[in-house]
Amino acid sequence: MSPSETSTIFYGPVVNPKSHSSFQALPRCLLAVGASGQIDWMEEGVHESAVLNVLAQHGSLDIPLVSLRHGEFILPGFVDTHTHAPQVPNIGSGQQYELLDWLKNITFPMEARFADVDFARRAYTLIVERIINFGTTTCCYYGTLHLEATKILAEIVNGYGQRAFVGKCNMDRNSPDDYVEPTVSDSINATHALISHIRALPQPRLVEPVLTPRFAISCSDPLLSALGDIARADPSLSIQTHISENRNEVRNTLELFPAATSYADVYDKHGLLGPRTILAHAIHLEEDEIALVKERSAGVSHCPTSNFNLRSGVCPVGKLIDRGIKVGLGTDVSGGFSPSILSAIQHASIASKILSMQAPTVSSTASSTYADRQLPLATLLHLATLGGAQVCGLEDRIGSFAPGKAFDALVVGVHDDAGNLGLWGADIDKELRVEPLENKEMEVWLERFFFTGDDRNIKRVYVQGRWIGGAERGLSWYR
Ligand SMILES: Nc1nc2[nH]cnc2c(=O)[nH]1
Ligand SMILES: [Zn+2]
Repeated sequence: MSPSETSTIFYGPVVNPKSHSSFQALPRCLLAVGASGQIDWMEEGVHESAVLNVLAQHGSLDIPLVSLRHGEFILPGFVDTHTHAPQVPNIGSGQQYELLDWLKNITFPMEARFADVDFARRAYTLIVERIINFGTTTCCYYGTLHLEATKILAEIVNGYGQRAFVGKCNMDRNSPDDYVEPTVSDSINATHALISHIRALPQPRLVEPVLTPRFAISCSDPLLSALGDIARADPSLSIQTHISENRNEVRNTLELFPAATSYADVYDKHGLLGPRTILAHAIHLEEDEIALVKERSAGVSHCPTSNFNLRSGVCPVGKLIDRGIKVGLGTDVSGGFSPSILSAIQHASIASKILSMQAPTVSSTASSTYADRQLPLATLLHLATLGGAQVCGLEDRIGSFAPGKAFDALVVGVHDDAGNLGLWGADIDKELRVEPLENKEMEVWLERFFFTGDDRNIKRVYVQGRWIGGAERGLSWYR
């Protein structure tokens, strides 16, 4: 199959998220993708002997058919609701620090290098390709504070065909002299320029701008107000920021904004807390803040790899889900040391196990559905896909499979020949395997993929029906 094909039918096992508590495992599914990249139709439970009949019924006998091998399945693409593209070159460095020292010693010096647009172009070309090959079909990217470098980031993302939000950091205080915006109007003018640039990128365009006040500490009161004005004037614009990640950060924030009743109130007072707001971390929120986030329909990006790595804390994500808050996963590179949502899934599971071990007694948590409990497989899947789509306001278009939704998907392979011998997948199961393939076997594969899989097992990555990456396609086609 060539990468440019736009109309294809897939036959094989499909995993389809439904809710925090359930997903469909469809072992014999026909899934048809139309020329525009939307799903035309799906038929479940189609035995091999009936495939041609079903294709004929749909008038689709002449459309290319991709039949998955045993040990392969289709999964919605991962949604990374929070990452920093310019921090990828720093992955693995500075793990001795907590947030504020890590920003000062590790992060700001690297981000400052993106003033050099040649460096930015070289770095972002490699970085975006890597992120796609890790299975991220939709990504919420922080750039740096630089307008030109962030334009380049958006152009590269658009060139690869990834779905994304790209934002330029707003930061006019409490930052190094060589990495700070000199005035509020500089920051706001550059923000407007980036929004216009992204909206004028060539079609097909799946990249959107996003307002990106870095965090309250790095933004003056007038800067937050001006960003709130932009958000009010254009309610379709998304907003991304950090909240309540580290206890010293929270203390510092409340000192800088004495009129605010809480960290969440800082953003709310400036018109930056709404249904399009993506709040990264949200570890130490007070009860009234959780209620406010819910009331405003803002979403949370749970970034467990980063939360462990920077010793920020363990986000009570089950409690947030119980309160009806939209939650997705974020890699938060390079606070998080991996650009793979698989790592975020693994650490989200471990975070929930830690909370469940610390919960005082079973009876005290009996009234909760997810708080203080280990997150089940269905919840982990939901967080990585449909939950992330909800956080981005894209749940009608992506995150699961249904006619009319976009085909943003991964073809996953759990055979040894993927090269990942740590994944005990289809081959070891051969002797144990019962025919025909059953839902239970798919659940086993999914769980093993989540906990031992890596980019070698992500064979193809599709966005809006276009095959844009994955191990089977090799590197560097865009470059
Ligand atoms: N994890 C993380 N937290 C932040 N808070 C403000 N900036 C950052 C950042 O780059 N990473
Ligand atoms: Zn972050």
